[in-house]
Amino acid sequence: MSAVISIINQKGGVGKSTTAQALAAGLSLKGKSTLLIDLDPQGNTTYTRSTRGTRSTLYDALTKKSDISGAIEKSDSGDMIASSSDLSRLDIELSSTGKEYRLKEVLEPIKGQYDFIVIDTPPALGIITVNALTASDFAVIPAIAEIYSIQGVGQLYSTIKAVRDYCNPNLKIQGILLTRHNERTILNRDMREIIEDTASQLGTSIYNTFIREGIAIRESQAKKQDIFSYAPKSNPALDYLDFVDEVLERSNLYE
Ligand SMILES: Nc1ncnc2c1ncn2[C@@H]1O[C@H](COP(=O)(O)OP(=O)(O)OP(=O)(O)O)[C@@H](O)[C@H]1O
Repeated sequence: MSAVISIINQKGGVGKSTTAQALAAGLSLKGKSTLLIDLDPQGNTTYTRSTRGTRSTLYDALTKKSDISGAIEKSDSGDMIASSSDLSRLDIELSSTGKEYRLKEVLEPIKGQYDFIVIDTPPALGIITVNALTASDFAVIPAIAEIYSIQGVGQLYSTIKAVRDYCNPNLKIQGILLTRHNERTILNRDMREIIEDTASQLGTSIYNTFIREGIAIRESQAKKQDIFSYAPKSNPALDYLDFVDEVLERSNLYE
């Protein structure tokens, strides 16, 4: 069985790309076969992980110009499908009926090859994110424990509801992941209540693991390495490993 997990939040800078990279790398480290897909036209995950040596692109596959297999980069630490800036044109290109299902259709023939497919999404709730959610079993929502960030999470509700109603009734919100956590900031009771209320409004809960802030994250991304290879003992690496275990438990695929 394989699971498709989208990392979503329409807010920028909350740790979507960092979480997608760490989740895919961590799952690989634990022996799972993984495919990381960068659906964000900004391409931050692609910068860090891709060698950009493919015959074709994800855009080509989504617009039916070529087969998805030509866009996969194979590696021992997990496979990758890179993003490209033309993904931002998808809204215009995909005008036909069924445009929400393109990614799901494209992934169907290769899904069985992987235990997990992890999708990094752009900071927007347009057709790209809807495609990601339509193709997914689970959504993971990274957020920062700040009031504006948490309000933004509440605003995801209508998009998720629409996807469930029209495209993918099986979509589950696996949890809210608190990222970039500053150990000196104590999460006061009011804030914790607000976050828990937001989570229950979405029918989910907060992961027990918080991801602490650490300079190693930015350094590892600049060096194009995953956090576990670059700084395995750093706080974010340790936290992301615990998060990976929680994802395995919540996906009911723990072995
Ligand atoms: N735990 C962490 N500790 C320190 N820096 C972090 C941590 N997590 C993320 N960052 C940094 O914060 C910035 C934003 O993170 P990231 O790119 O993952 O967010 P994003 O939600 O994907 O943003 P966007 O939506 O704009 O693509 C990056 O510079 C990243 O290196």
